[in-house]
Amino acid sequence: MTIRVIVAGATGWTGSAVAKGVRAAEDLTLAGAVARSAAGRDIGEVLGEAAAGITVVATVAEALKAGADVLVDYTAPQAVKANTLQAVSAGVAVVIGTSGLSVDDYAEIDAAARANDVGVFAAGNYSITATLMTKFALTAAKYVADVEVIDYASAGKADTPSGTARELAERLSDLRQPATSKPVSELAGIRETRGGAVGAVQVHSLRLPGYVLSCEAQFGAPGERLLIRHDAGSDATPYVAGTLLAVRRVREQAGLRRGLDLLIE
Ligand SMILES: NC(=O)C1=CN([C@@H]2O[C@H](COP(=O)(O)OP(=O)(O)OC[C@H]3O[C@@H](n4cnc5c(N)ncnc54)[C@H](OP(=O)(O)O)[C@@H]3O)[C@@H](O)[C@H]2O)C=CC1
Ligand SMILES: O=C(O)C1=N[C@H](C(=O)O)C[C@H](O)C1
Repeated sequence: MTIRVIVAGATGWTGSAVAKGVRAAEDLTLAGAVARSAAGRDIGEVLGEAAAGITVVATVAEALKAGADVLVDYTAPQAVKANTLQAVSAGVAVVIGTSGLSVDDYAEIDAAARANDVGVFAAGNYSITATLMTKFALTAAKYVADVEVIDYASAGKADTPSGTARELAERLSDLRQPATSKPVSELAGIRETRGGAVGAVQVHSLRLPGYVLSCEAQFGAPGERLLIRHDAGSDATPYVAGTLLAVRRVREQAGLRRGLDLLIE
């Protein structure tokens, strides 16, 4: 029996690559596709492939009516939480790709997922090399106290910091030894130039044409620095394998799990 998957954001940069990946996988079936502007069209035709017999719908609520095992969300920061809670309350597991959710949002999603005995998986970045950046940075944080995160993205990115940088900073913050830099509250001048605090880690977000998404953990120790950086290219292919791995594993456990490294140990 195949896993029935709804892709929300199926016409987007990432969601279209994921929808194609679902269609190509023998153990997965594309059971629904959500996007507002392509509503009413066959998703296969929208993707430039053979007809799928699946009509794109404008809302997750509508897509859920046909039944599914897993919802994958690559929509927008303002839509992802409601989509997730709708699927969870319908007993459908969720793989969250969309960025922009806060620690409080994730706590609410976790509580709903546990209450409904449903699995939810989220990763700030589903690419293997970005996940390695996080793993290497978490290792470095055991040895070096001072670290800050630099987040580079395109001028039009809807959220700040990126999901990649936010998850990295939260994870670093959990391990963090006290920094030696002066507390931001004690500084003279324009304090915002020191970035925003995600937990105990300062994050600095640049938004410039020319970037897709890059993320950097900069560690400093007396007399030396260590830079651990990931650069995303202009192709969404790197996110597909990790997303499909999460689709295959999300129903193993009720509640929320975060970070692709959990699945590639
Ligand atoms: N975790 C990870 O590894 C990655 C995360 N991302 C994140 O995924 C999200 C999507 O990125 P990207 O693919 O570039 O976005 P795009 O803008 O290319 O695609 C968004 C898709 O979602 C649809 N959509 C947007 N808003 C809604 C809504 N309210 N209801 C239903 N459908 C909606 C769009 O169609 P329409 O507008 O017609 O509705 C489109 O199909 C971002 O938050 C990004 O940061 C991206 C790549 C990797
Ligand atoms: O908005 C994007 O484009 C991306 N967003 C993700 C994020 O917020 O971290 C990651 C991906 O590399 C591209």
